[in-house]
Amino acid sequence: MTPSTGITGAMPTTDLPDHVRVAVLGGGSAAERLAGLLAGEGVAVAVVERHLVGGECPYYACIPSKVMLLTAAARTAIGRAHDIGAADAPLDRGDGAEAYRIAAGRRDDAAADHDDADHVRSLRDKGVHVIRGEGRVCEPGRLAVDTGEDSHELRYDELVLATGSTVVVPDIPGLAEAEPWTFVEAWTATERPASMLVIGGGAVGCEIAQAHARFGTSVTLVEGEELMGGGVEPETAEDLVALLRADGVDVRTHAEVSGVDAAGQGWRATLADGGTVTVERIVVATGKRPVVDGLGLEHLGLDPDDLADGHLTIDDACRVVDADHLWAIGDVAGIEPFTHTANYQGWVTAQNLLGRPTTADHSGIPRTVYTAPELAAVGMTRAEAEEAGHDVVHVVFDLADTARGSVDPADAGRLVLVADRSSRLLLGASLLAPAAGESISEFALAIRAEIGVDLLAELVHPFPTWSEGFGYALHRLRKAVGA
Ligand SMILES: Cc1cc2nc3c(=O)[nH]c(=O)nc-3n(C[C@H](O)[C@H](O)[C@H](O)COP(=O)(O)OP(=O)(O)OC[C@H]3O[C@@H](n4cnc5c(N)ncnc54)[C@H](O)[C@@H]3O)c2cc1C
Ligand SMILES: NC(=O)c1ccc[n+]([C@@H]2O[C@H](COP(=O)([O-])OP(=O)(O)OC[C@H]3O[C@@H](n4cnc5c(N)ncnc54)[C@H](O)[C@@H]3O)[C@@H](O)[C@H]2O)c1
Repeated sequence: MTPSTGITGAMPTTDLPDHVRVAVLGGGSAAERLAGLLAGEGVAVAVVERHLVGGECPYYACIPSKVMLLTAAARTAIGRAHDIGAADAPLDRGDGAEAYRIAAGRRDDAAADHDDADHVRSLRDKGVHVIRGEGRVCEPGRLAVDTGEDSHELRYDELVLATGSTVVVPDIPGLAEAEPWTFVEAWTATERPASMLVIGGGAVGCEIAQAHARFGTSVTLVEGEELMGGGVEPETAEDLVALLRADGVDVRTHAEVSGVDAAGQGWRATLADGGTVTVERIVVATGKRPVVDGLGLEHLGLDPDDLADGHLTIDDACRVVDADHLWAIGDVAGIEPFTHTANYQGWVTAQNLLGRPTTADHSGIPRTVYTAPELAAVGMTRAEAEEAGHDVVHVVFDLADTARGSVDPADAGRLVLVADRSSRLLLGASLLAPAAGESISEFALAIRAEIGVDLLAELVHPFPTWSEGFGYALHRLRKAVGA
C-alpha cells in the first residue's frame, strides 16, 4: 500500500528564490531544526523536499509506531488488570482486529493523515523558503530542483545534505515477488494481517512485532544475529526475546530466510535450517542506508560508490570531510541515526553556520526501543569497549531484586553497566525496564559529562522505583573497578 501524501502548501514556482546563503537538501527532522534556527537569525535559507516536509518521523516512523505501541500496551494492561482481579472484562486476545482499526485511526490523526501543511506553515512562518521538488547538485554552488512543473535553479553559498536514509531489502530468492512491506506499510495499514513474518530484529522489527502481536496478529520474527544485531548487551537482548515471546511472538535468532514462495493466499518462507513459516504478509526490517545516490555529489568531488560504509564522513562540526561548503546532518551522516541526533546535528550545524564554532559530541546519545517495557542503551557495550582497548569491568543487575520488582514482577528486566577500570568512568549502559527511554538519560549524562562511578554510586534514587536498582548496580560497579 502506498500512503496518500498531502501535497499542500506548495509554493508557486514564481516565488522560488534564485539564491540563498544556505540550501538544505531534504526536509526531515534534521532540516527543520537547522533551517528554523538559521531563519530565526535572519539567514536566507531554503529547504528542498521531494515528499513530505517533516520527513519520515512524524508520518511513517517514530510517531505512528509509538501510537500503536502505546495503544497495544494499554490493551495488554487491561488483560493484566483482569488477571490480578482489578478489571472485570477479560481481554479477548483472539480478536484484536477492531481494536487495531481504532488504534490505526488514532495513529493517523497523530500522523496528520500524512498531510504536511503544519510543518510547511511552521517553517514558512519562521521565514524559511520551502521548495517542493527533487534536488540535485548540478555544479558547485548550484542545485537543480525538479518541481514537477519545471526545473528551478537555486544558487547557494553553503549546502547541507539532510536526505535521510532508505530501507535495505535483502537479496532473498522469491522475496520481491511477495511484495514485502517495510515500516511504511506496517505503520500505515488500516487492517492488520492475520499473520506476519518480520525479517530483522532491530528496533523496527521488534516494535512492529510486539505491537502487531498484541493486536492479535500471529508474528514470527527472524533475526540473523542476536536481537538488536549486537548493539545492546546480550543480557538485555535476551530479556527482549523473553518479552516478545511472552507476547506470543515466535522469535528465531541466529536464523536466516533462504527463500520465499507463494502458498495459497500467502507466502511460505524457508529458513536455512530447513523449517518453513507460512504467513499472509512479510515485513522487511533489515536496516537502512543513507540516501547519497542521485544527489549529484560527483560534482562536488565525491563518489557515492566510494563512501566508507555508504555514508558521508563528517567532522565534529558536521562538515563533510574532503568537500567545500558542504555539511551533512541526520541519518545521511550515519552516526546514531535517530531523530534526537538529527535535531542535535541541526543545532550544531546552525551554530557553525552562524559563526559560533561548536563541536558535536555523540558519546552520550541514547538508543531506545519502544517496546513495553522499553529497552534503552547508551555508550559502548562491553564488547565494543574491549574492542576499543579499554580495561573493561561490567555488572549485570536484575531489577527483579528490588522492591519495585516485587510489586511489578512482569516488567523487571536487567541493567548492564560497563566501566573503564583505570579511569573509573562509565562507558555504557543497557537497560530493559518500564520507561527505560526516560531513565537512560541518567547514564547518558554520566558518559557525556564524565562523571566517575564513585560519585554516581552515591546518588540517591527514590524508593520504590526501578531506578532504586540503579544505585545497587552502581555500588557493585564501584566495587568491581576496585578501591
Ligand atoms: C519505523 C521507524 C521508527 C523510528 N522511531 C524512532 C523513534 O522512536 N525515535 C527516534 O529518535 N528515531 C526513530 N526513528 C529514526 C528517525 O525516524 C530518523 O532518525 C529521523 O527521522 C532522521 O531524520 P532525517 O532528517 O535525517 O531524515 P528523514 O526524516 O528521512 O528526512 C529526509 C528527507 O529528505 C528527502 N529527500 C531525500 N532526497 C531528496 C532529494 N534529492 N531532494 C529532495 N528531498 C529529498 C526525503 O523525502 C525525506 O523527507 C525511527 C525510524 C523508523 C524507520
Ligand atoms: N525507537 C527508535 O529509536 C527506532 C525505532 C525504529 C527504527 N529506528 C532506526 O531506524 C533505522 C532502521 O532500523 P532497523 O531496525 O531496520 O535497522 P537495524 O540495522 O537497527 O537492525 C536491522 C536488524 O536486521 C538484522 N538483519 C539484517 N539482515 C538480515 C537478514 N537477511 N535476515 C535476518 N536478519 C537480518 C540485523 O542483524 C539487525 O539486527 C535504525 O537507524 C534505527 O535506529 C529507531
